[in-house]
Amino acid sequence: MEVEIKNIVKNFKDIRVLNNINLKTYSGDTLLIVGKNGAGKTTLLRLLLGLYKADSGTITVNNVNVLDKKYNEIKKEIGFLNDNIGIFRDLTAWDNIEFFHRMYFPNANKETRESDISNVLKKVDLYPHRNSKTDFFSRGMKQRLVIARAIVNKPKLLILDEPHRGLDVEGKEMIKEVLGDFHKSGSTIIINSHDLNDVQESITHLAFLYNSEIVCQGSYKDLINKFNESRYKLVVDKPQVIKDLLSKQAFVKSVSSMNNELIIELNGNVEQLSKWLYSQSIPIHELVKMNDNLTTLYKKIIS
Ligand SMILES: Nc1ncnc2c1ncn2[C@@H]1O[C@H](COP(=O)(O)OP(=O)(O)OP(=O)(O)O)[C@@H](O)[C@H]1O
Repeated sequence: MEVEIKNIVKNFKDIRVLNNINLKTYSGDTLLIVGKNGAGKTTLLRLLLGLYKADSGTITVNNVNVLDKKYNEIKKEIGFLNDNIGIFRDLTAWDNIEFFHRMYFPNANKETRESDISNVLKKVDLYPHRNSKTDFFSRGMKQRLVIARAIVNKPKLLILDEPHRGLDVEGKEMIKEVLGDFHKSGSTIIINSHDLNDVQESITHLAFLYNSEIVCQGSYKDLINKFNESRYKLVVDKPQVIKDLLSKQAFVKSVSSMNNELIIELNGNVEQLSKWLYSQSIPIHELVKMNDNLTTLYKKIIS
């Protein structure tokens, strides 16, 4: 599905939470919205779901305005996770998911319905607890249930607000699988998550929210390439001595030491570094380029 956010402004009373937001995502994109606490990520997702009304600007999904009546039709193909909204506490896990399956697929036959519900509960690893009332579910189990609810309609647009919240290691792996499955099937995915390490393998695009605005957006690959400075790890004997010498070289921007390794940021290119090491007869045990990950990219952009 294609999502287009145009010039969105959202105020809560006198406070501007979102200012002139523009974003576009296409089928097959997995977009991570990232930013500090209070940056406006959840607000943006709620606007997308039509739960809030923007002060100005428009949001369309497949060219349908989210405030339009027609959006209710589109919503059938959207899966969303927004806090623990949508759990019936006095129903079992199975009955919770069945409720939503019946809502989305009223004409499904018994066999299809049961197989869909089983599959989704197995996916989130709640099948063994299918007959338990959700009232006594732990936080992580409730989170697994809302994930099951979000995917039970096999959505073409999946909107996940902090999907990793409360999940254990296996739960985070499960999220990775879910994101992989929906990405493969060509769905559009929009996520808000602070768990950058857990999500970085799954995303294709990024939007950084800061001070109510999107300060940077684009494909993950392009942004990594754009912001990746020339950083190298160097392992040598007497690292402290070499560090002092290196810090005086014009082709070196900065040198820091970590255990016995030197982390060097270059102004120039790596050939200058190797030539210098050779000219000083310094034996190199290791010299490798360090790649940015999502966390280092986040720090560069947001900090
Ligand atoms: N219904 C509301 N009424 C008034 N202010 C609100 C409302 N919802 C959100 N806000 C305010 O809008 C700002 C953005 O909140 P939002 O929940 O969108 O941030 P967030 O980026 O999702 O934060 P976090 O990472 O902490 O979850 C905050 O200052 C918050 O207090």
